[in-house]
Amino acid sequence: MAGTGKFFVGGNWKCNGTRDSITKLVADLNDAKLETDVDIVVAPPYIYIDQVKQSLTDRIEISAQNSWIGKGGAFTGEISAEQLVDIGCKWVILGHSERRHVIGEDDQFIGKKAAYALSQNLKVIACIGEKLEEREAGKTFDVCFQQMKAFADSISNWMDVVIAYEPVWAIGTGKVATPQQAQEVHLAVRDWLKKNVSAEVASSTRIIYGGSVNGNNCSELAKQEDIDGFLVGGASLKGPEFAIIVNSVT
Ligand SMILES: O=C(COP(=O)(O)O)NO
Repeated sequence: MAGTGKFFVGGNWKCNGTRDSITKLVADLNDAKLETDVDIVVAPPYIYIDQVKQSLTDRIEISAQNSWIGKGGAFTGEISAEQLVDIGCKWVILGHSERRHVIGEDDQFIGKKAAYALSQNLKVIACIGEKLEEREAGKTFDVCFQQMKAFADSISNWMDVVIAYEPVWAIGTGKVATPQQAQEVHLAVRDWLKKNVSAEVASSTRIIYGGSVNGNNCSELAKQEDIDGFLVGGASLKGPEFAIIVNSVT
């Protein structure tokens, strides 16, 4: 299992923040009382990673929100895994639905990104999740398992991987999955890991939920057997609320 905690909570800041707002957010995070058995990660925009690294408590590790598919070089606009390691990133989010459905990254491209990131000693938050129309068509498991296969085809070291189930229809919408909806998919993904990778990987890999998590709904979600934490978007931009979410999982 990556890290030491039984639980994992990430804050995905997405394309948000300024130097001043991030200074305030970091100060709030440094002041927060954070439970011990939770691995905590925040993912600033690339250009603020160094500022956050220089000022944030060591209690919280830093993630990138994406990384290039291979070694750096003539790839205008890209950031390589080795560059992220060089500036102190420990994690990278890959396969986020905004990269899949806005930018157009496909399963195989994302799987190769995961393999390269892990080869450079970055740990990976591997995102999966279905669109509303896929859920309504009864294809939730098909979609998630296809995305899992693309990761599994590229990952040999599951110790450094956290799976994030983020139903696209819950991201940024305020329409959080019910605890039962989330638990159903988390259990199915854990069973998939048991069948397709190993029982040990299935039991040790943390499967976290993302999609409109906030300080009010986190506790009910966290009670579910196979929800091992959260990947938080909007609510992670508010330090005190992010701390409530972190502390809800223990
Ligand atoms: O995309 C998300 C979730 O975003 P929200 O919490 O804003 O729904 N996490 O990576």
